[in-house]
Amino acid sequence: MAAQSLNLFISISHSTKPSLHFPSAVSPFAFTKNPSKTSLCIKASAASDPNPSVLTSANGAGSVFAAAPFHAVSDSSSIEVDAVTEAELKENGFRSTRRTKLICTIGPATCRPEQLEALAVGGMNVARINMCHDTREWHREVIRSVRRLNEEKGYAVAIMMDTEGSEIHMGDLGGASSAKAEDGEIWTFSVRAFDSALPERTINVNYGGFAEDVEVGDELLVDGGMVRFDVIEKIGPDVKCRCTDPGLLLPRANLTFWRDGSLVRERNAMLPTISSKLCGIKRLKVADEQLEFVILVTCYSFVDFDHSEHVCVFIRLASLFGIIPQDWLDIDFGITEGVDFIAVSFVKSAEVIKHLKSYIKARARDSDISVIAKIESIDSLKNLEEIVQASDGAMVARGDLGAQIPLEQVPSEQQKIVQVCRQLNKPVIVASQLLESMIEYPTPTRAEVADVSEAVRQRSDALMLSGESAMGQFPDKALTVLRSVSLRIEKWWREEKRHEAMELPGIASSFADSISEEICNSAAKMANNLGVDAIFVYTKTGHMASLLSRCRPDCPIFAFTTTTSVRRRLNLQWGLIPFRLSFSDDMENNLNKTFSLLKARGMIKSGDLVISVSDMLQSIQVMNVP
Ligand SMILES: Nc1ncnc2c1ncn2[C@@H]1O[C@H](COP(=O)(O)OP(=O)(O)OP(=O)(O)O)[C@@H](O)[C@H]1O
Ligand SMILES: CC(=O)C(=O)O
Ligand SMILES: [K+]
Ligand SMILES: [Mg+2]
Repeated sequence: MAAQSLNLFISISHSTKPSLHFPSAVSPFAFTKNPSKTSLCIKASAASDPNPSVLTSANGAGSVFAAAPFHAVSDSSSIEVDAVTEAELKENGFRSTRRTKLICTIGPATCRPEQLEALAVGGMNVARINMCHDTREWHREVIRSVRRLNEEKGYAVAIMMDTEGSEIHMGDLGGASSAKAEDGEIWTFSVRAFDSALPERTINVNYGGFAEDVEVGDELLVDGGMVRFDVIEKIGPDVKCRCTDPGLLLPRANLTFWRDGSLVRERNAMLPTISSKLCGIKRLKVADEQLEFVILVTCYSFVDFDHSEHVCVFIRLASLFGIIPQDWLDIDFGITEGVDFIAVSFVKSAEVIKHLKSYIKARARDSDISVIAKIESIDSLKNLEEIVQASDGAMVARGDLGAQIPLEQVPSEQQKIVQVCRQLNKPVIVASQLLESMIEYPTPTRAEVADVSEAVRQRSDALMLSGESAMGQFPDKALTVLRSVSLRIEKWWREEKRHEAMELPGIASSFADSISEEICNSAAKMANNLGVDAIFVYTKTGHMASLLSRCRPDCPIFAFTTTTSVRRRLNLQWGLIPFRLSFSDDMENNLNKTFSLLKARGMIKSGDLVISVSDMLQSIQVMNVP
């Protein structure tokens, strides 16, 4: 069949809501049935079609544009704190509360409600779901179970959705839990879709361009070098490889390939990172029909990515043609399900983060989803400061990072990322292989305990379990190790009076912000010098709480905020104990109310020394609880 061209008229105006128009005679879906190479031309034009059909009402991609949930502000006179913290405060007093936050990746070993509850009781502050694995239905069920537990049992576990990103990984091994590759064996890595069982020694690869991008002589690393192969032959979609470092292949393990001693990075340009499909001319494969479309997205030049509605229209358009990358669909899913954090994999530049934030704003105006940049590629290290600046937090994703830079460089990069985040006042997570041996064994190695201690000593905001909690045999024990090591190191630091001397540069962008920053810096210093029991901060947006957390004071910070979503978000930050409370601009009133509510629940007592600061009043108060 001859190449078919279709004109699509898009009108995007800065003054009005953007709308899309198709010439009425052409169905936007017609071309997808055409089993030949088809070129599709999308043209931007003023809406000159005499009879345009408006696309905005067309059905894009299922759930993609469902409304985001509304976070209600309760105005009851009660105070909400998570049940685990409350028990801990009552039992040990505030000095001993854990400052380092804990994240657990949820997988088959931990997805049932009672398993999730065991993690919540064990100190999980954030549950992470990784969109690389399982179905959206599975993830939806996990999110809902966590929310139900929060509502019914009083936990405050936040949810982080981690996107797939531009990772190349193996398929699911046809259902096998693992496969052993022996020295010298020949294995086939194939992009073919196999209907029936996988042939012997065959591995499926998720990335269509794989067979084109690798070259004979390349080295193929599974999971950053746990198993290694040499590429010896390419036959169409199949790549034959000889095993040079034997080991266990796990389902959906990550793949990287190296040429002349360096990582081959072209793949990143082709893979669906959240930005790549939005730029210029892109080629893509329609998976099962092996069709290749060349899409000329000339309307790109009309899209202003700082204008969130433009991004929204563009994504909708892309989804109509089935060119929307998986990540965007997952992101939409996350927005619809009301996750608290979206962690973006393989971030290359600050632009990616800016586009995503712009998109979230367009989709859910009142949403306060935080965007976490995962630092796991060479580009993300190069552009570290601007990426962190654009994000609401960062993750040291050591798994993939260690597959992209020499392993011995990972610790110093970790140190640097933690420091940059602290200086720019963004929460930072240290992730991957913290307790890797606990996937199989009930106790950690001494080296693992030292690694966890080092991350706590660096005062990172949060530590994350991956396989240990997702598919390990001892998820609860692994969490207990993180908890007890964190508590021990934090206590040791306080006892040794090791106030660290990190220089914290001014970060305020306005005079009002400078005042908040100075108040928080001074309050934290006073708290240390006076040996107060806690700092109280009343903050609607959470900003003052994070400024205090940044100072890493000796005492815990009780952060009172009016919405449950801000409260859950603060869960990720070092030393913060978030409470939900409705409060007024009258600080005297707020303090009295808080004291009586907390005293009634046995969380503070008369005589405790506290410092209080707030968004509303530019002052620092020091007082004993009456
Ligand atoms: N939802 C899930 N379903 C099945 N297995 C899972 C799931 N989540 C995680 N796992 C298993 O746990 C292991 C570790 O999980 P994790 O999500 O942390 O992988 P990762 O490779 O560290 O992350 P990333 O893919 O973001 O680099 C995975 O390799 C996978 O085997
Ligand atoms: C967590 C993650 O994505 C990594 O370590 O690669
Ligand atoms: K991921
Ligand atoms: Mg990763």
